[in-house]
Amino acid sequence: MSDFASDVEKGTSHSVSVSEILAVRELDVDGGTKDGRWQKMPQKLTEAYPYAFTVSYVERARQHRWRCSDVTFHCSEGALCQQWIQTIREQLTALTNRPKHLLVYINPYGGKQQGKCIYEQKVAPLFACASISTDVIVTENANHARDHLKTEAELKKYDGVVCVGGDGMFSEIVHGLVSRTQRDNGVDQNSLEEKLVPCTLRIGIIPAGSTDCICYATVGINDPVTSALHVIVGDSQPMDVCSVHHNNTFLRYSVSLLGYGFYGDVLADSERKRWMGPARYDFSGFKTFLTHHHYEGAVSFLPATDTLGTPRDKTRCRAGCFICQHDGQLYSGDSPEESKTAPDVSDREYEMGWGVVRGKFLAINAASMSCACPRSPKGLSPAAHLADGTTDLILVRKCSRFNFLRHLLRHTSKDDQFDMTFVEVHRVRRFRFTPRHCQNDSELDLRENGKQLFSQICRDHPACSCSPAYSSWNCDGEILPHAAIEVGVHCQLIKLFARGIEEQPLFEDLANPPCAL
Ligand SMILES: Nc1ncnc2c1ncn2[C@@H]1O[C@H](COP(=O)(O)OP(=O)(O)OP(=O)(O)O)[C@@H](O)[C@H]1O
Repeated sequence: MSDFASDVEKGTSHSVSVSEILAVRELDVDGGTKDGRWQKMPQKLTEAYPYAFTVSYVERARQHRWRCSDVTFHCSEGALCQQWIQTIREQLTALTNRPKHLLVYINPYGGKQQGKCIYEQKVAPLFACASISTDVIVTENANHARDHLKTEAELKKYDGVVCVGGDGMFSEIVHGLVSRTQRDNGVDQNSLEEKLVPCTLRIGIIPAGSTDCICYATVGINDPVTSALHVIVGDSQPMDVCSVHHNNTFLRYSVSLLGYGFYGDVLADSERKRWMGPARYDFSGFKTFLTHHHYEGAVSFLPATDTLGTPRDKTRCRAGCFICQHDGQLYSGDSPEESKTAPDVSDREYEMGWGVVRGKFLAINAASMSCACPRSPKGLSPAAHLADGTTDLILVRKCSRFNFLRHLLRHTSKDDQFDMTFVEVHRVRRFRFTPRHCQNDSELDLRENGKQLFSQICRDHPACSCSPAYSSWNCDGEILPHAAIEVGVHCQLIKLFARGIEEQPLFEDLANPPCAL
């Protein structure tokens, strides 16, 4: 390197893996790059080293944030400079996991309605710098992206699909892509017995929504630049998807939370109060807590007896998670019938390997990932995995308001929220719920007759101790039209342009490390 000088201090060094280099650009002697960007260079330096090139690379900042940094190398010989540029370009071309052509959907109305602006100002320039070409569709209505993916999109042209929006937009992309993949492969989504075909295209999420839970769970932060850089370097994070069925009919896919009782009631109530804006979640949460309704029914579940982890583990699912890698490779082909050994839980009924719990519940939650977010840093199930083919089924039985409050508060403290007599948690591959008053398919009819009015009055009165017969299922923020459902987990059905949450280095202060090749 004696013929080179980098524009960083002498005597310090920093190495960058080729996999985290975004691009290399040649610099004109007068300081302009061939792509039109300008850089100021000291005159003395340009005289001694008239040739130069700039390398753009990923730099880690605080709290899982990634930034694009540039370092310029100056050279005394033109041929040598060209050789470096050529070699780096060859190395980048050899990285076959990087996307070259992407299909981008922008929801202009998600979150603070900044989707278009975020994409144009923060993401598009990075994609251009990394020579990624894009076809961009700004959605015109809800389900535009889902329906386009399901039918019209020429998927063969692309290396991935990117959505600019929130969790609802991501859900649209998942539904469109998974449904299209099953249709193209002749798989019937209605049958829980069918093994779904994994999607080949990876999905990128540029966060521009209100909550961005999926970004928090897969990247560790909701930052558009960080997410764009994960797309550019071609990261790949497999993710499980649950399919939700009612009476052998497919209803929806879920990747994060399925919640009946408390979380279903909060969502149903908050939907009626959209006019309140984001404050409606706090309002409805408080109101639902006060109403303290419980729901009777039976939960049957197929325990995941062949996985390494449990919901009470202290370890967390992080980048390169051993458990996700292990399960993905060894067990993804298992049919539920292959894991029929009952776990060591003595007070459960077991029928054909299925556990059955009957009773009155304040909440029935299935967390397919930790569901951690700034409001609940540990999440509903802190040790849940992104891609181990299971979901954590959390049953909160009827208890006093005080005890339920203790349980809810533990989501924000270090204490174990499952260590309470009225809470049980099971890692499962499949489960079903049958409400007590609905052994057949009549719960919707019940909702539509006079009882609906009665139950609505009860719902709206915190003082009423009479619980309505039914709650609603909150499926990743959408209300399901049925209470009786059956759910199966499909191991690693989709892949994201992400790598899971990286462990933070001990010395987090990585601000502006000097860089040299
Ligand atoms: N052009 C559009 N007009 C109206 N609604 C749209 C449009 N495009 C997408 N949607 C719908 O808007 C809903 C919400 O969008 P999105 O998830 O992007 O933002 P959000 O709800 O604010 O964020 P989060 O889901 O993270 O809370 C989605 O369910 C999606 O189906």
